[in-house]
Amino acid sequence: MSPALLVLASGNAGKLREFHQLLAPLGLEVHAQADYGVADVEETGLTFVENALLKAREASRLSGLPALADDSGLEVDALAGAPGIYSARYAGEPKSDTRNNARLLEALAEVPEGRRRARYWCVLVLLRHAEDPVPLIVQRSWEGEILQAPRGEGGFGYDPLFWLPDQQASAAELDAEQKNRLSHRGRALQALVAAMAPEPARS
Ligand SMILES: O=c1nc[nH]c2c1ncn2[C@H]1C[C@H](O)[C@@H](COP(=O)(O)OP(=O)(O)OP(=O)(O)O)O1
Ligand SMILES: [Mg+2]
Repeated sequence: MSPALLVLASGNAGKLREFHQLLAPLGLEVHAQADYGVADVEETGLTFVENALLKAREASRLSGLPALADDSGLEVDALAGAPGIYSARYAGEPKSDTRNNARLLEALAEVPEGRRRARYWCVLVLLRHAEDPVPLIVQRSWEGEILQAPRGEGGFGYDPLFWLPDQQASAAELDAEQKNRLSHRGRALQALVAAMAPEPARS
């Protein structure tokens, strides 16, 4: 199954930018949910999977198109996995990357280097239609460490605080192509697209 036109069930400008960069070369036409008047749904699930399903189902229902949703977040070991599924709302509503980053630094103020391990998770859900009983689901993570102060201007969300030891850079210091190649979202999308390819006929 390889739909030509997809709705992206997200209101996050950073995610939408990355999805466009990743999907444009594949000949998939993608439109943001805002183009169909879809507002953010309440993310009432207790898992990334549940929240991604809620988002995809609502966008598909209102647009009448197949929908791709991304629920993602940051899991910090020293914080017992927080902020996790609450990453976007970590510092309360309305959502603010600046306040979320400040709260994260505060929560880790007493945690020394070497104990600041963290990972991003990205769960992607593709629904062929709003009542699709067989959602395509892929999840990937990206390991890093939380810096003591922000670095870099690229990316979005927690990227200025997300240090990649292998790259000797924060996620916000990577260029878009590098981030998309390495990130939880970029690799999850690659896997999703591979899973969307039609199955070869069996003899
Ligand atoms: O590559 C990333 N670089 C930096 N930060 C990231 C990334 N990936 C997820 N994150 C953070 C942003 C937000 O704090 C949370 C996602 O929350 P999440 O509910 O999935 O997204 P959202 O509310 O911003 O937009 P929407 O639900 O409409 O897709 O994790
Ligand atoms: Mg959200």
